[in-house]
Amino acid sequence: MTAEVREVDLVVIGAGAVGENVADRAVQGGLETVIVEGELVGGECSYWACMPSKALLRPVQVLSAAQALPGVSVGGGLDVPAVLRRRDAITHDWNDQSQVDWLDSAGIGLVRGHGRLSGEREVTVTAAGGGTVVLRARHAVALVTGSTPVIPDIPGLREAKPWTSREATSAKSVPKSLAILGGGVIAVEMATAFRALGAAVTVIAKEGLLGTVEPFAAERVTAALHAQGVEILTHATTTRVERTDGDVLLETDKGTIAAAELLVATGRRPNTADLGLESIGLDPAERLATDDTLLVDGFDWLYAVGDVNGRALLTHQGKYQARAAGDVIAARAKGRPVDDAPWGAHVATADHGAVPQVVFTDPEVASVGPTADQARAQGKRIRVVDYDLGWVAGSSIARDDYQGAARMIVDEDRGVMIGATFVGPEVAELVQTATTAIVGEVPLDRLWHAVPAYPTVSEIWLRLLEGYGRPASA
Ligand SMILES: Cc1cc2nc3c(=O)[nH]c(=O)nc-3n(C[C@H](O)[C@H](O)[C@H](O)COP(=O)(O)OP(=O)(O)OC[C@H]3O[C@@H](n4cnc5c(N)ncnc54)[C@H](O)[C@@H]3O)c2cc1C
Ligand SMILES: NC(=O)c1ccc[n+]([C@@H]2O[C@H](COP(=O)([O-])OP(=O)(O)OC[C@H]3O[C@@H](n4cnc5c(N)ncnc54)[C@H](O)[C@@H]3O)[C@@H](O)[C@H]2O)c1
Repeated sequence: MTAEVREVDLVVIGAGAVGENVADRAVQGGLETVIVEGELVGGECSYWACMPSKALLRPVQVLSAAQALPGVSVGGGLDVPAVLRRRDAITHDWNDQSQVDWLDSAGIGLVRGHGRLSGEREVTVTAAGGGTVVLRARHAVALVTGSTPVIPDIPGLREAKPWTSREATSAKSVPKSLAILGGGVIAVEMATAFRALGAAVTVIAKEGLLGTVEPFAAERVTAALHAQGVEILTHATTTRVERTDGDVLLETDKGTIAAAELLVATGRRPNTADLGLESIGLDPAERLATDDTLLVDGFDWLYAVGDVNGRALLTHQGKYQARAAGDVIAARAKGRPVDDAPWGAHVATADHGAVPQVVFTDPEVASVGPTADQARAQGKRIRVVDYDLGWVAGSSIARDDYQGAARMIVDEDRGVMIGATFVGPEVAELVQTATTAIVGEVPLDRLWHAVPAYPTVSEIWLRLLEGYGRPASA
């Protein structure tokens, strides 16, 4: 049987949030675009990552805030079945029809199946039923295939059929006990959620927890998890795993842990396997390095956007790259000017120093830019300003037991902020102000004129500036 052959301007492989945005911008730029998806349109974030995990965590934070306010009656705490039902509603019961409808309304063609490069500007899609479609791109192919969990090479681990983030975020019930291998963002978020939902949780981490954020923030999250009843083994080596009739057993150098389920959250790697990269001379084991327009090094038609390029494994940052990539693909195809100078419309400059991230634990960690140690390692002459978030008037109104901390990092040579970290209850919304100031390179002298409303937690900005010093008295 001969395969159907279609020619379009742009082929996007992967219809996660990032692929959808690449396709949308390209269509708006005038390109005929087809997107290829092997599973659900909407990708990891919608069904097994950001959205369901935050749906599990939000009730935990609301309950914690209510419990901290005398006069607010919280009754019986969390209603677990109702929390799981709301999570199911947020994932549309793992049905992608609404996203398929959106693709249709945006003028993006959809081909369902597994896409593989089969030559220059050519993608062959194999449908679940076995039929194939060959898609030839007049201009470009964008690889937007996301990432996949890393399962460490520990004897017995794979055979024990552990949960990955997919099973954790889509769990239909809460296990009596949950062991979590890993100490990163997924480990601490899922420990927070499952502990509050009633599981006995043990975290087994190779190093400390949250190694990529400021140590003072990681320490507060670790202490809070302890206080919430989570067992934490840090600097632990797991040597063997076994699933018995009832439990999963983990042998570690700190003792044996038994739990009803085991979640592996030890990092993710780009989805480059089985993508046909060999057909164009690329090694699937190597990182897909790109320039700031997301063009893969050595090609003028191949782009890699989102998790697959390893620049920043975050939905918002991938979508930011997607807007640049979709627009630049269209500009290059149509012969329009390309704006690829730093901070231009067609580049993802912010990936290098202004990536915001929120860890939705209780307390939350919200950060952007380098940590103090990272900034020093980059050779920057910095000044660090710290302040106790609990001393701000807005935080004493927010809750009685408010505890938190904030740090601003100033580049002394330029007189601008380059990094900020907040740890405390519901600090997520504070980070956008910092991101705006960093990207806008707003001089600290001018920031004094951005007056935070009283009594909000945002008054932390005034306190950080006071800690740095008034321009006149400098
Ligand atoms: C538990 C968890 C929680 C997270 N929480 C957050 C959060 O709160 N905030 C945040 O910003 N980020 C969060 N992330 C990260 C976020 O989910 C990713 O950064 C984001 O999903 C990346 O989007 P993407 O489109 O690049 O990849 P994906 O969402 O993985 O989409 C890739 C798509 O490509 C498809 N695909 C892959 N290969 C092929 C192929 N060969 N042919 C056809 N289709 C293919 C896949 O089926 C998938 O639909 C979280 C991640 C996890 C695991
Ligand atoms: N709120 C958010 O923004 C959010 C939430 C979840 C996930 N994510 C994204 O998903 C990505 C993946 O998350 P993740 O938590 O899997 O990875 P991660 O890279 O954040 O953390 C991996 C952790 O696993 C530990 N580890 C590695 N091997 C181990 C082993 N054998 N035993 C015990 N611990 C081991 C590491 O020391 C590290 O602490 C993150 O990079 C993040 O960007 C973001």
